[in-house]
Amino acid sequence: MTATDLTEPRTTPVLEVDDVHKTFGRDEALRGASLTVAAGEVVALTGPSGSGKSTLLHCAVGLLAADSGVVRVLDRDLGTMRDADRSRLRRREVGLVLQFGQLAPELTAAQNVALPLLLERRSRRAAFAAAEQWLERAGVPDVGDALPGELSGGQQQRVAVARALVTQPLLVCADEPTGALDALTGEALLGLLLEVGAETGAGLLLVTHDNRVAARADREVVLRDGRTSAGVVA
Ligand SMILES: Nc1ncnc2c1ncn2[C@@H]1O[C@H](COP(=O)(O)OP(=O)(O)OP(=O)(O)O)[C@@H](O)[C@H]1O
Repeated sequence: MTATDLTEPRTTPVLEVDDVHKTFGRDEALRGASLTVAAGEVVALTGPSGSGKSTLLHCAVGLLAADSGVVRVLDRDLGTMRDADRSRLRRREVGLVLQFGQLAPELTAAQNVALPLLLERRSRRAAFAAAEQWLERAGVPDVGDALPGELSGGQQQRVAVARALVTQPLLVCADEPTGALDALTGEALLGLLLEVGAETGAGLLLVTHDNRVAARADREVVLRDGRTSAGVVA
């Protein structure tokens, strides 16, 4: 499938990034980056190392503030929101998976997965029941009582995916989610993200170096030197 117009999603956008610029000191990481992710759509964000992919993803979820340009998540402009509202929107509606190091080390796997629901004031019972279900779905049903440091990298990443999906977010953003995993584990986790996206209608933004991952997306957006253009997904 050939993408011809970055600004034309199939249905309602869950994420809109419009002409975003971001500079670190003298380093212009983003120099006019734009993309949209529609509900139910899978978009691969690719590009050479240092082209700004992680920076764009962090701006897209409000972990970094853009210097200029607009980021809208579910039609809400992150740039005009108060910090607390932005955090709440992220907690409720955005699932974030990073390459590593994102689980709280002092909490068990089950506590990590339950945490987003507990912060939303769901009962402990409901939160831990949901955590158990998502750990099972992520292929690690028996690790609930373990601390992250007691788990393998692949198990930790499965727990992180369970935590990202437990709120059933409408936007899931993943930065090289399978990059540190062996091929089979990576494939299983990618399959889970795609399956849950299709089931819940979430939009999925996948930062990846891996052509096989990009080939599973509906659309590819390529970053070069901080600028986006449409790519081709076979
Ligand atoms: N927190 C930061 N402070 C200073 N410079 C940064 C920071 N984050 C990113 N950069 C710079 O911004 C540019 C883009 O980096 P970014 O990590 O977004 O690229 P990337 O495409 O994700 O790279 P990779 O594929 O290697 O992970 C790089 O020149 C990087 O050094």
